Amino acid sequence: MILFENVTKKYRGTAKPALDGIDLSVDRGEFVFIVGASGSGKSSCLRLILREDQPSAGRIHVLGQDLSKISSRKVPYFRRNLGTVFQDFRLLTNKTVYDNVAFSLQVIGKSRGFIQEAVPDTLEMVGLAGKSKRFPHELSGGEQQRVAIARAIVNKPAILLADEPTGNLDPATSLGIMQLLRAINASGTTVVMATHEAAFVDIMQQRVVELSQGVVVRDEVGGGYGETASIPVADLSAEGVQVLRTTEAVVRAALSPADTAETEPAETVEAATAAEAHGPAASAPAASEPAGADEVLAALQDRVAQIVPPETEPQHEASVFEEPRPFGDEAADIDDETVRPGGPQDRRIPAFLDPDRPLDPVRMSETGSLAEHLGLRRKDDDQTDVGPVR
Ligand SMILES: Nc1ncnc2c1ncn2[C@@H]1O[C@H](COP(=O)(O)OP(=O)(O)OP(=O)(O)O)[C@@H](O)[C@H]1O
Repeated sequence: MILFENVTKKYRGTAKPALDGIDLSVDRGEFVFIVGASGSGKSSCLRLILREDQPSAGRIHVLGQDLSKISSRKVPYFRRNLGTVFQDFRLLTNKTVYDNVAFSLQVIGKSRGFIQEAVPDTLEMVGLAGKSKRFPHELSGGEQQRVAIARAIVNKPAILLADEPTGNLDPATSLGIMQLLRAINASGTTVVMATHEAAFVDIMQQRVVELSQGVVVRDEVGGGYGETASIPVADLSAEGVQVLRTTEAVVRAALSPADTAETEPAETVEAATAAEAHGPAASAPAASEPAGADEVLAALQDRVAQIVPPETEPQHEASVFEEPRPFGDEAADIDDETVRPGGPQDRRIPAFLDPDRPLDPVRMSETGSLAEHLGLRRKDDDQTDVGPVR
């Protein structure tokens, strides 16, 4: 689905390449974390997948397409198969929640009927059903990121690229976003996420690709955040440890790997948080906790101490709102040839957009039944997803 062959990216005026001979292959349906210290090349990697940039050497194939062979004119069509989420949300500040999500469908020529069904159902899926008329500045940071995610998935992309999606959010809000990304992945979407969030990487036990100075130094299934990528360890106060214990219980309940979830059904964040209301003992890790808990605890300690001073309130509001990057010249492509019989606009409304289907995507992702229920498992070949790209 994504293939890097000996890819090097050297920016003009720089001495060292940002990416130096990268080989990487991501299969359909994978959830891949890209980790590494600042400047290791994570964002460069995502930009190349998105064809925002071109490699200096090597080849990149995405969805069966050699990206070097896609003309600039066709890049916007190619990108319709990719959803993108960024640290800074990039919402349209002068549009409502509904219009932000609808806009991404309007620019690719979706019918009004499709938009009227797809947008509310997608907003419901991301937990924003009641906030469609709000403007971005009337939402918390986590809610804004949910809008950005809704916008990214409303057209059912094959791949979701997320560049530090929780970077501006407090840990509890970040957890909700991670649950959502996990549910989206369970529905069949390949997720590639660049992150510094050591705790989530450790607990989710997905594939981890670690970059160091533009080189892949680790590619591990079920890996943790790792040493090279780690942030410095900070001293923890007693209060900080308490915050940590609370957070660990919530994070573990919400993001523990699927095999754990089968024997021990995962709680939603709300349920876990409610349990904590009964006191620290209720939320403390169980005696039968799996091996490796100490490491997870240590990772959380580092993270929490870094980003949650115990005496401060969690920050929900982002301070900077940016206009999103233009979607190439998509606005000019409303009448493009993708609007054709049998094309994307003729697809039935996906099952997950059926308003009569109440579901809890997070819980269902834990049991593995989500994709089935949503009817979203992709059976078609990668290459058939690409539409008109030639
Ligand atoms: N447009 C650019 N022009 C010149 N150099 C760049 C450009 N973009 C990135 N770089 C350099 O390429 C290297 C990799 O940057 P990149 O943004 O990919 O790293 P990153 O791992 O995403 O970092 P961070 O975690 O801080 O976001 C860095 O040395 C950076 O300074």
